[in-house]
This record gives sequence, C-alpha cells and structure tokens, in this order.
Amino acid sequence: MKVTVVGAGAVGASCAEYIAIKNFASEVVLLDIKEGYAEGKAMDLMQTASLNGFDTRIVGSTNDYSKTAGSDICVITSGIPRKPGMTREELIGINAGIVKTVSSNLVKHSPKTIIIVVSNPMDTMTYLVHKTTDLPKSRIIGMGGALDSARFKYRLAEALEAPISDVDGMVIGGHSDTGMVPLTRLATRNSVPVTEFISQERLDQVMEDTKVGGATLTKLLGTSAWYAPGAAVSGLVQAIACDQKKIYPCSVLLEGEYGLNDLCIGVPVILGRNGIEKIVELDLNDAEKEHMNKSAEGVSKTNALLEL
Ligand SMILES: NC(=O)C1=CN([C@@H]2O[C@H](COP(=O)(O)OP(=O)(O)OC[C@H]3O[C@@H](n4cnc5c(N)ncnc54)[C@H](O)[C@@H]3O)[C@@H](O)[C@H]2O)C=CC1
Ligand SMILES: O=C([O-])CC(=O)C(=O)O
Repeated sequence: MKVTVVGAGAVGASCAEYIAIKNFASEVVLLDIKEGYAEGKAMDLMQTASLNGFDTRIVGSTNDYSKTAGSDICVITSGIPRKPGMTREELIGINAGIVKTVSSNLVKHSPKTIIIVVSNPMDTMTYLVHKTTDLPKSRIIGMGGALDSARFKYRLAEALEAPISDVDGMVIGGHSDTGMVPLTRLATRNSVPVTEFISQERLDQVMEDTKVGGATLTKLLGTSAWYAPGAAVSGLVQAIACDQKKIYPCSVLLEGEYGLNDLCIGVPVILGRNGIEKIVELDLNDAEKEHMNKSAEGVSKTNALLEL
C-alpha cells in the first residue's frame, strides 16, 4: 500500500506520522514544493521509526511526482491555511490553483488512485478535483466530517462529563463555520440518546462550539489545527487501505442523494478498498433538512467562484 501526501506542512506531516504509526502502509511519499522541506520532514519522521515501532518507509520529494507513481491513495494538503479572523472560503483564490495543478500531476502518475482532499475550502476543492480530473466519483473524497465529528464528540463528552469512548455522534453538511450540521438528535452515550442526560440548551451550545471548532483553534494557535486533522485523514486512509467498510461522513459528489445535486458536501459514506462504496442516506427531520439545504446553498455559492 503506497500513500502520497502532498504538502509537508503542519497537516501533511501530522497525517504522514499517524499513517506511519498505525503501520498499515508500506510506503508514504511526502511531497512539497519547498526545496528540501519534504525530505527533511521524511528523514525526521523516519528517525522516529525505531522509537515508535513502525516499518512504513517515508520518502520525501521536492515536487518530483515520479516518486509518487503507483500510489493507491493520494492526500492533498498543499495550500495556505487561514489566519485568525478569516473564513476557510477566503482561501479559495490561492488554493484553487494549487489543488488543480497538484491533482492533475497526481493522476498523471497514479491514474487509478483515490484522492483525499484536505485543502480549504475543502468541499469546493473536492468539487474542483471532480471537475478537472477523470477520476470516478467513488475515488474523490473530501475530509472534513471525520474531523468535525471528532470535535463534536469532544464537546459532547465535555458537556456530559463522560469519557469520549462512551460518546457517539456525527456531523454532516459543509465544512465551514456556518455550514456544519451536527446531528444532536442522533448523538448517544453508550446507545442512550444524549438528550436523556443534558438539556436542549446545553446541546445547542455543544452544536455551536462544534461548528466553530476550527476557528477556535485558529484563534488560539495563530494558524489552523493539525493533530486532529492529521488523525482524521489517517482514519480515512486506513479505512480504505484495510478495506474496513467503516462509516465516516465525507464530502462526496451528490447526484440526487439528500435531494442535492452537482456539489460535494459531507454525508455518511461506507469506505473500503474501492473508496466510497456507498452513500448512506439518513432519514433527516425537517429542521435537519433545512439546515442541510442552507449549508448546500453556501457550498454552491463558493463553488460558483471557481474558474472552471
Ligand atoms: N479539511 C480539513 O478538515 C482541514 C483542512 N486544512 C487545510 O489544509 C491546508 C494545509 O494546512 P497546513 O498544513 O496547516 O498548512 P501549511 O502551510 O503548514 O502547509 C502547507 C504546505 O503546502 C505546501 N505547498 C504549497 N503549494 C504547493 C504545491 N503547489 N505543491 C506542493 N506543496 C505545496 C507548502 O510549501 C506548505 O509546506 C490548508 O488549506 C488548511 O486550511 C487544515 C486543517 C483541517
Ligand atoms: O479551521 C481551519 O481553517 C482548518 C480546518 O478546516 C479545521 O481545522 O477544521
């Protein structure tokens, strides 16, 4: 199993580290445009191998895509992150050009690959990859919902004063400060609806804290987060590589599912060796449907800014 991660910055390196530590891939290629940067990160990470007990070979490359040839999975993290006070959507001007060039280079060297898009604004960048490559829709996956759901569970556990392992929940919709749809109605503590334990008011607070999860960290760090994003990507990569058939909310091209068309947005999917093996259609209530439709409107508005 060969995995390429483009962008050896904060998220790319974290992602490579988690993939290596989980020890399911034979090779991870880290590629960056900055001279020597990916080679340096790869060497530093390889020097953790004997300490952390993994056999994955991590290779660095300065923009040489021949090293990525034959990758089963390619992750795109290249591009700029936001600064405090910015939205993810403001990154489109610079990141669209980067994602377009990078995805084209990746597909040239690995025509059968599965691409996981991380660069922001992620739903729109995922749509861009659809529009500009020939890959089938099952092989283009945007990562956002897995991270947002992990943040939702963190906030739920905090509100419930419960261990995170006791809590389950999912966030669908767009990966933006206003577009996320945390499914509070379906969240559980060890199979019991969380509404049995906390008030609707507290749950509404959990929902709001979840939606601004990325912005909260960006304010604290001065740039956006990387540990949980890297871990979330590694979860998707592992589900595909190990054919786990796990359900994750991912940004995928919708063609009528959820009553939506011609956009990529977060919905639950089953991930296996073929990428997206099934889109799971949940029976949303009216409020959730309305929230999802508003979210889709926001994503489509950003998509309209793409020069296709
Ligand atoms: N979808 C999600 O849930 C998340 C998305 N992100 C996004 O991921 C992206 C990366 O964030 P960070 O790693 O924090 O940024 P960073 O600045 O630490 O790293 C980005 C790297 O991309 C490289 N790069 C730029 N243009 C390139 C090109 N054409 N080819 C190859 N490499 C290139 C840069 O040299 C840099 O090393 C941002 O757009 C950020 O908003 C971040 C966290 C979560
Ligand atoms: O907040 C950001 O800009 C980065 C990101 O997508 C996240 O951490 O959720």
